[in-house]
Amino acid sequence: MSKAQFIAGQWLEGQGHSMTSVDPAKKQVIWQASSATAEQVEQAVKAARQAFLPWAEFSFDERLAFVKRFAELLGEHKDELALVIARETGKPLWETATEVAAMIGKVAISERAYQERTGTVENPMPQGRAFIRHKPHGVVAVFGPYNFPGHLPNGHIVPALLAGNTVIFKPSELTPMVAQKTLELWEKAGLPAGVINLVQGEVETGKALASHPGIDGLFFTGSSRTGKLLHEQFGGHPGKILALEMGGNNPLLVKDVSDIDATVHDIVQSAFVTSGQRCTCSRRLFIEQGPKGDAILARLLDVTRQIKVGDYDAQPQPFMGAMISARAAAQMVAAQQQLLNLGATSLVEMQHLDPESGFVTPGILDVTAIIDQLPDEEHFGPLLKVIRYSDFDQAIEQANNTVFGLSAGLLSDDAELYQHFFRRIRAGIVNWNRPITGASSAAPFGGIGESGNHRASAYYAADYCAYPVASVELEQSVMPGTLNPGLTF
Ligand SMILES: NC(=O)c1ccc[n+]([C@@H]2O[C@H](COP(=O)([O-])OP(=O)(O)OC[C@H]3O[C@@H](n4cnc5c(N)ncnc54)[C@H](O)[C@@H]3O)[C@@H](O)[C@H]2O)c1
Ligand SMILES: O=CCC[C@H](NC(=O)CCC(=O)O)C(=O)O
Repeated sequence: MSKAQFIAGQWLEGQGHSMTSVDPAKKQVIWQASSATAEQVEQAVKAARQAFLPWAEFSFDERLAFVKRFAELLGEHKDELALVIARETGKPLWETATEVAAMIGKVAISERAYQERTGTVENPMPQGRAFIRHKPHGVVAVFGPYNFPGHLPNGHIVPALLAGNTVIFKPSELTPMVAQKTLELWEKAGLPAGVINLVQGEVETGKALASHPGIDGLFFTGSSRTGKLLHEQFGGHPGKILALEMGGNNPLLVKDVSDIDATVHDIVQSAFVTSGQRCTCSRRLFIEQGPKGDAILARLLDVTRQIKVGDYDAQPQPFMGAMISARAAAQMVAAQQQLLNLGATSLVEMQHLDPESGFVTPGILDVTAIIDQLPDEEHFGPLLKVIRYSDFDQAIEQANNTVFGLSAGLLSDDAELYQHFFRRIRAGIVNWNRPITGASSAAPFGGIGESGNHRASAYYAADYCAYPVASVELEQSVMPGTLNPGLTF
């Protein structure tokens, strides 16, 4: 049993029920501990509250020094952490190494974003000086998803700490070991007790934290279903900041391309990287009817059938590892069956390679015939739905026919067509001749509709980690040269 809760600088055993984490590739239990109870969440909120003022009163440079030390430690432990992420998620090591690199890169980017977006600005005035400054909210909760258990929570935690907030981190119950390893590095970096706290558990732990009156904000990355619940819960609390980064039903359109292999590469990278478990993954692919479209589709099917799926530590490395769990894999196969029952045509069948593991092969369905009945759902796995179109504007309309709006892309050699597409498509990330996954941490990251709540993350995370304070200041009061009418001194 692991002491998996980190509260007020101490590692504690959870007082709740037992939790396990299973390696979805090797089918072994790799971590066991007990969850945090509502009382332990309460202790974490108290610890974060106590730590808040001293932490906020450190200078920015003092806080930055702790965060830079954390980045150094990530560098020193990068292989170890990449392996922990791989074991817990099933993602291949080549990919988890990039996740750790993104965690390290986040520190310098967040430092720049803090200065640029929420630093101090001074404006001259006839009498005195006007300042725009930013202050931390206080105690913030960070909720993380399982697909990037290191990088995505880190994208909230680093800017939150730099801005002077204290943090209570509730990771996904599917990736507790990654959270524990990450917190061990924060502890090693010497953060004062209570500045960062970890509460591990399932939905009850999440609910206890999200509904706790002592938090000033919640930064969430996860499914739209959970995000909407949190949004309802935060209704009536206008003073609490809620940042929601949620799912998508992301379209990718193809028209007039000359390099078929390059196009197919961008499609595969958009649809199947991380076994389709990225919020930005393309779920719907629009290909023109006719011989040009046929040639692209044929090559896509050919390449997809050859995609290597395998163990995270296999040599040579596979493109796709296991999905997060056998359950998630079975759900994807069930989703494929549901679409087939509606009348979709299977082009490449997704197969669950072993019902006890998370391994599935990538699948492609032609859903053109059922476009009007297509469920507007995020199928969070390697299942791509192809729609053949004859009119480009109609294809854009169909692409926009979703409650989500995270990422979208056009693969085309026609620059004017891209301008046309850009003006009409509705999404927070719009790419041209690049995969729609792999968003940069140096850009804002977020979606519209049910993909987010207009509090973009990554480079703009600084914005939701602090609130602006406008001040007009003068060393002492002075009498104005002219008085307003009706005043006598
Ligand atoms: N837009 C983005 O930046 C982004 C990035 C990664 C993943 N995602 C999305 O995340 C999803 C996959 O991640 P997931 O399955 O871990 O998400 P999830 O919504 O199931 O869980 C996210 C977090 O919320 C907690 N939680 C779940 N139910 C809760 C409740 N009722 N109250 C309080 N907390 C609760 C979980 O324990 C976890 O920590 C996909 O939909 C994906 O698109 C979005
Ligand atoms: O699964 C969702 C995130 C996918 C990932 N996005 C980012 O890494 C955004 C950048 C950041 O948060 O720093 C992607 O687009 O692949």
